Amino acid sequence: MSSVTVRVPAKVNVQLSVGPLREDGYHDLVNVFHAVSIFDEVVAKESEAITVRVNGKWSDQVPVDDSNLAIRAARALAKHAGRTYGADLVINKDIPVAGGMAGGSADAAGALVACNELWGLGLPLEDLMEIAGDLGSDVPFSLIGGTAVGTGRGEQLSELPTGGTFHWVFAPAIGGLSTASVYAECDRLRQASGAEVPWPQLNDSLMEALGTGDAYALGSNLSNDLQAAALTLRPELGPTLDAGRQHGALGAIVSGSGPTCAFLAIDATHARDLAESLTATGAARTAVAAHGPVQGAVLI
Ligand SMILES: C[C@](O)(CO)[C@H](O)COP(=O)(O)OP(=O)(O)OC[C@H]1O[C@@H](n2ccc(N)nc2=O)[C@H](O)[C@@H]1O
Ligand SMILES: Nc1ncnc2c1ncn2[C@@H]1O[C@H](COP(=O)(O)OP(=O)(O)OP(=O)(O)O)[C@@H](O)[C@H]1O
Repeated sequence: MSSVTVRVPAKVNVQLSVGPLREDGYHDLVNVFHAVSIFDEVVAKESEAITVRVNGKWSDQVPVDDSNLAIRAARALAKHAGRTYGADLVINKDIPVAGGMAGGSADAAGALVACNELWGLGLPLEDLMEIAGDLGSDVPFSLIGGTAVGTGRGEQLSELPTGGTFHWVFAPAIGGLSTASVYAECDRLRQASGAEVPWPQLNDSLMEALGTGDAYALGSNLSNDLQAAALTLRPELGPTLDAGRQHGALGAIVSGSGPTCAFLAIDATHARDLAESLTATGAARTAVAAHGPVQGAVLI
């Protein structure tokens, strides 16, 4: 095979409950991931060495050196296979960078699936999931997509059946937020408040809303323990969330570590109208309608 293309979705977290800080610097989570129809594409071609290029609207913000998550993924796969392999990777980027939508994780997952195929390794998903977990807490979910509960760092996944399609609007912000800084700010706020941090629990009403496809119930049960930290670091997100609610969003939330804001709409038409209102009123610079759940990294 001389060229392989993989499409990988972005995610939003419909519940992100963050437990106490662990000794290894991570937090135990109850993390309900939901894959949405904003995609990066990873194209892998035969080559001597592992290299990466990035196209698309966010390309200038993505490193093309060894820190690129797609390169790290391809290297980890080659190491797992015990051989030296090359791949010329091209990322066509549509997922906001450092936006809380797991863009880098999507590219890592895309590179794993693409190189597994390009190099004819035939590794099962189980092996790819293990390599993915070592690359980052969100990478295993990017492989499977759909809707899933992540525990541990977020890498231990159980898939969740959903009762329908949900319609969303995403408003990326100018500039990103570092995931580690948002978790650190969350710890700082908690320490300052002095309150005990409870062990994270799955929200049963949220599970029911997902299972029945009830967008109204999902909207009123969205939660993100990182939101207060993201809003402290980026106070201008508060008015954007408020504007979405005023325009009829069923729920408005910071996506993961932010700063992208996510709005749940009633249906596809409402999502289009909401996106238009948010940009027309200047509440958001750009806003994109999308739906979920969608499948994870897939060969096309
Ligand atoms: C915010 C989320 O996107 C929600 O899905 C994820 O929890 C972050 O996942 P990710 O970007 O894949 O993060 P990683 O690359 O694994 O970790 C980056 C940094 O985030 C913090 N981190 C991440 C995951 C976790 N469960 N606890 C943490 O405290 C740690 O400081 C870590 O050094
Ligand atoms: N392929 C990649 N795409 C995007 N960013 C990458 C990539 N590889 C490395 N990075 C680096 O990772 C940082 C985080 O980018 P990413 O888009 O994954 O953030 P995020 O969506 O907030 O992540 P998450 O939601 O998983 O916490 C970027 O600032 C960038 O320097």
